[in-house]
Amino acid sequence: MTAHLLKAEIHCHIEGAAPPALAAAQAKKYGVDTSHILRNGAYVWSDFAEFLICYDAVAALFKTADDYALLTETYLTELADANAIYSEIIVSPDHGDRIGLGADAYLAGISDGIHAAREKTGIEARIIVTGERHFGPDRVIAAAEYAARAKNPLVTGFNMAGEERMGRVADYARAFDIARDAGLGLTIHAGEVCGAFSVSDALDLVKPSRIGHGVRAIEDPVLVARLADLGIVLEICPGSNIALNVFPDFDSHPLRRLKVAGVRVCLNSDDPPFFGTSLAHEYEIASKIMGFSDQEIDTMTRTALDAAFVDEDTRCRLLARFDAQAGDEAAKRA
Ligand SMILES: Nc1ncnc2[nH]cnc12
Ligand SMILES: [Zn+2]
Repeated sequence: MTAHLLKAEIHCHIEGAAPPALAAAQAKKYGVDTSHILRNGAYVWSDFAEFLICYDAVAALFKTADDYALLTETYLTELADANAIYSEIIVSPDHGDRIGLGADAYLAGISDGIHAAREKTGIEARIIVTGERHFGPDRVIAAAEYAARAKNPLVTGFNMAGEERMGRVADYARAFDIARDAGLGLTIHAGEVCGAFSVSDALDLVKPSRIGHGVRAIEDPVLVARLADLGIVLEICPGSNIALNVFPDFDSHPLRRLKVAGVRVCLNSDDPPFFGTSLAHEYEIASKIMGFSDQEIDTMTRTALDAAFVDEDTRCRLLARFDAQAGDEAAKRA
């Protein structure tokens, strides 16, 4: 049982957090036919490419700042109910532009949702702007430029998500230079659909402090040692990896091997309802299926907080809250 553990995640895509019932309500509100993406209360896709198409179609059901505020508040409130104290939300200004809402209103809606959830539950959250790789290098650079000039204090990081098989990291490196120069924290999806080379490219060309997934680094022991030496944090999303068939089952998932090799890892939900999961469920998987002790899970949560893209005052507050409760739990176990 992990319900009692405090939790944190640093890798969840906002549109990927839309519960199917909310997506269905949005579709009804706007008169959109969703029979190709939504069936029997579940999203319909069968592989990574189809997942991305389904994701973009679900994103298009959220059309106003209020829609995004509702989505964000709904997701964060559910997280807080599961004892989460911190979340980083991955958002794509392109999705705001594509529905004609515009990136500013899109970000404003998400920020309103964060404030409302914090008011109600105390959960802390930050926004990571992402470029979508399958929209091409120019759009990813535009996303970085947008993040770099955003005056929104909740925007603290930059990421690249989307179709990892499109181009090489070098094609997108300039976007990360822009984000780095603006003082944003850097993370990048790599080593999820593509192999270890993708993680090496990310380390060489982006120099991030974290990597989204990175699990296929396990194919190269020298790279695993490099990740450990550099202290790079892997944002691990076990349920997503199994749903997307990156690994056939949890027994073959490399989370434990990476951790044993000294790589810093934490638990995340990625796109929870798309993958039949939630952050609470990821913690249960780590405990019940992967056999991690409460103490090992607490270490992963602490890693998420250590690696969070927040100012140091906020990090200290989060760590104090976490350590106080984790200490109480450890005392109970002793
Ligand atoms: N798991 C994932 N990989 C790459 N891009 C994504 N966008 C949303 N979820 C993603
Ligand atoms: Zn992701």
